[in-house]
Amino acid sequence: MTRKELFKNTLRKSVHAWKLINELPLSDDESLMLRHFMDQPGFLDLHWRMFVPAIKGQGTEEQKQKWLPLANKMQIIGCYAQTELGHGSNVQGLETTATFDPQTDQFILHSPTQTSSKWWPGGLGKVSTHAVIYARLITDGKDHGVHGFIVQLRNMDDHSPLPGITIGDIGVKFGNGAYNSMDNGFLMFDKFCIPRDQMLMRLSKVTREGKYVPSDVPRQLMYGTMVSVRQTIVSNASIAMARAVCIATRYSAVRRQFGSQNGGIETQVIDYKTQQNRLFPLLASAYAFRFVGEWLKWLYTDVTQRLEASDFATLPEAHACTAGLKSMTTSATSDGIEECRKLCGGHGYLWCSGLPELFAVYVPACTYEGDNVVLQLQVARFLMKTVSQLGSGKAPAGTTAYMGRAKHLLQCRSSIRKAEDWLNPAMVLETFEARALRMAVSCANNLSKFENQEQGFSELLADLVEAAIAHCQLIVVSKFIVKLEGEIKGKGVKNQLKNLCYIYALHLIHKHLGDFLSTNSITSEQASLANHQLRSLYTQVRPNAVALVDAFDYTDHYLGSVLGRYDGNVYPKLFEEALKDPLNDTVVPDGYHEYIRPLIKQHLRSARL
Ligand SMILES: CCCCCCCC/C=C\CCCCC/C=C/C(=O)SCCNC(=O)CCNC(=O)[C@H](O)C(C)(C)COP(=O)(O)OP(=O)(O)OC[C@H]1O[C@@H](n2cnc3c(N)ncnc32)[C@H](O)[C@@H]1OP(=O)(O)O
Ligand SMILES: Cc1cc2nc3c(=O)[nH]c(=O)nc-3n(C[C@H](O)[C@H](O)[C@H](O)COP(=O)(O)OP(=O)(O)OC[C@H]3O[C@@H](n4cnc5c(N)ncnc54)[C@H](O)[C@@H]3O)c2cc1C
Repeated sequence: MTRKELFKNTLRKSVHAWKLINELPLSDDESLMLRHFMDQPGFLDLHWRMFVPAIKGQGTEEQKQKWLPLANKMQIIGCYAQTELGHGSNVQGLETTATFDPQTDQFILHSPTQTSSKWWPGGLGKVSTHAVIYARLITDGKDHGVHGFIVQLRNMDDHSPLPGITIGDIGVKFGNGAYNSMDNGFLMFDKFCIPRDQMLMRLSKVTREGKYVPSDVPRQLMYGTMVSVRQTIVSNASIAMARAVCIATRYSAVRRQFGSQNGGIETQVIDYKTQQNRLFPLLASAYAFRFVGEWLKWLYTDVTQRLEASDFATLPEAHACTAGLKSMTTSATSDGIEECRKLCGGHGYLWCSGLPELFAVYVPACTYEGDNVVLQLQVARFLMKTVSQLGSGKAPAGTTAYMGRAKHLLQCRSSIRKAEDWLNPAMVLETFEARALRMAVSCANNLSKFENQEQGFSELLADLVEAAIAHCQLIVVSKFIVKLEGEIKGKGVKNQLKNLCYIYALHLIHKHLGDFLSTNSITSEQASLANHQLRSLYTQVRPNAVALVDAFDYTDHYLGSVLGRYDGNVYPKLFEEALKDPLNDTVVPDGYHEYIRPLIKQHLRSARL
C-alpha cells in the first residue's frame, strides 16, 4: 500500500474494531486482544491509552464529567501532545506557553519558536479533534512550569484546523509499512485561546483572578499517564519477543544444514549449540517478560490505589520500576527480534518471514514513552538515593529490600561448588543481588568523590546505566523465581518453566560476565560451571522448544510468517509467496527495453570491435 492507502486502511480497521467493541460488546480485556489482532499502530492507541487516562488522572471531577462521556463514545478523538521538535526527554524544557489572560478568563496557547512546535504525537497529524497539550503555564508574568490542557484542534463539522492552529503529519518513518499507519503529527499555536476550565486542574489550579494554586500532592503525578503506558509496554515486550521467537524456533526445527552422514538427512539447525545459545535465552526472555509484566501490573494497580488514598510513599519505586523495566525489556526485545532474523539465515531477511516488519514496528518502543537510556538514569537516581539512605534507619522496601542486607551482600562469597548448584534459586538470587548492590555501591562511592554531585552524576552516566540495568535484571529474575514458587498446573509445565528461568538467569551471567567477575559476585570457576549448566539446560529444553512456542497460541494469520508456519511447510510456501511478487507478473521486466537491452547490445557491439 502507499502511505495514503495504509493510513486510510488503518482508519477503516480502527473504526471497524470500535464498532465490534460496541456491538458484541467486548470487555476491556477483550478489546485489548482485538487491538493486538488488529496489529497496527493507529489513533485508537493514543486516544485510549493516553488521552483518556490523562483526563482521568489529571482532570477535576467536573472536567471528567464533561470530557469523558464524549471521549468514551468517541464523539471526540484525542491524542497526547507533549513532545516538541526541540525537546522530548526533557519535559521541563518544553517551550509552548499557556498564558492566562484575566481579561477574557482564557489561556493563550502559543508556539514562540520553531523548536516549540509539537512534533511526534500519534493521531495528531490527521485524525484527532482534541489533544491533551503540555505547555508552560504563565500567570501574571510568572512561569509555573509544564501543565496539561485539553485543547480542541479541529472543527467538528468539516475537520479543518481551527484558526490559530497549524497542523500536519511529520512524514514517513522507519520501515515500509510499520509505524507509517500512524499519523504522528506537528502542531503550532498562534495565540490560540481556550477557556480557563480547560487546564487540567486536579493537581494545581488557576483561579478566576489568575492566582496560581500549586498542587498539594507530588507534581510528578502529572507524569502518571506515562507511568501507566510504560507498565503496559512491558507486557507488550513479551508478546513481541514471543512472536519473533515462535518464528525462529519453528523455522530452526524445519531448517537443515550440514551434518549429513553417508548421504543421510542433514542436521536440524536447532540442534546446533550455537543456535540454542542464541535462541533459547530469547525464548526464556519471552516467558520472563510475561511474568514480570504481570507483577508490574499488580504494582501499578497497588500504587494507583495508594495514590487515591493520598499515600505517595511507593510512587518513586513505581516510577523506577516502570521506567527501568520498560527500558530493559524493550531494548532486549528489539535486539531479540533482530537476533531471530539472523537465526533464520537469509530467509529471515525476506519480508514474508514476518521479522522485518515486526522489527520496524517494534523498535521505536526503545524511544517512545521515554528514551531507554534516559529512563535507566531515572532508576540510577533512585538507586543512588536508596544507597545514600542505607544505615539511616530507613529500611529499603519493595524491589530494593535486598539492599537492606548490604552488610552481608557486600562481603559474601558465592557458595556454588558444582554446576547443579546453579539450579538453586536462593544461590542464583544472591548472585544477582550481590552484583546489583555492589555495582550501585561502587557508583555511589565514586559519586562521593565529586564535590558537585550533579557533575559527578554526569561523569559517571555510563556506569550508572549499567548499575540500573543490573538492578532491573535482578527484578526480572526474582519475579520469575517467585512465579515458580506459586501454583503452576502440571508438573511437566513447571519443570519446563524452571529450565527457562535458569536459562534466563545463567545467560545473563554469561552475557554480563565482566560485571559478575569485577564485583567478585562469582569466580571464573563458578562462571564456567554456569556455562556448563546452561548447556545442560539447552539439552533439556530442546525436545520441548517447539511446544513451548506453540504454547503462545499465535495463529498463522497473526504471525504473518512463512518461516514460522505451524505446519512447517516452509519451502513450497516460500515459492508461493515469491510468485505473488508483482515483479513476477511478467517474465521480462518493465525496463528491459529501456535499460537492459541497450546495455547488452552495446556490450555485444564493443565485443565485436
Ligand atoms: C504491532 C503494533 C503492536 C503495538 C502494541 C500496542 C501496545 C503498545 C503499548 C502502548 C502504545 C503506546 C504508544 C506510544 C506512543 C508514545 C507516546 C509518547 O512517547 S508520549 C511522550 C513520552 N515522553 C517521555 O517519556 C519523556 C521522558 N522524560 C520524562 O519522563 C521526564 O522528564 C524524566 C526524564 C523522567 C525526568 O526529568 P527531570 O529530571 O527533568 O524531572 P523533573 O520533572 O524535574 O522531576 C524530577 C523528579 O521527579 C521524579 N519523576 C520523574 N518522572 C516521574 C514519574 N513519571 N513518576 C514519578 N516520579 C517521577 C524523578 O525521579 C525526580 O525525583 P527526585 O529525584 O526529585 O526524587
Ligand atoms: C513512534 C513514536 C511515537 C511517539 N508518540 C508520541 C506521542 O504520542 N506523544 C508525544 O508527546 N511524544 C511521542 N513521541 C516522542 C517520544 O516520546 C520522544 O521521542 C522520546 O521521549 C525521546 O525524546 P527525544 O526524541 O527528545 O530524544 P532525545 O532526548 O533527543 O534523545 C537523543 C539521544 O540523547 C540521549 N540523551 C538525552 N538526554 C540525555 C541525558 N540526560 N543523559 C544521557 N543521554 C541523554 C538519548 O539517550 C538519545 O541517545 C513518539 C516518538 C516515536 C518515535
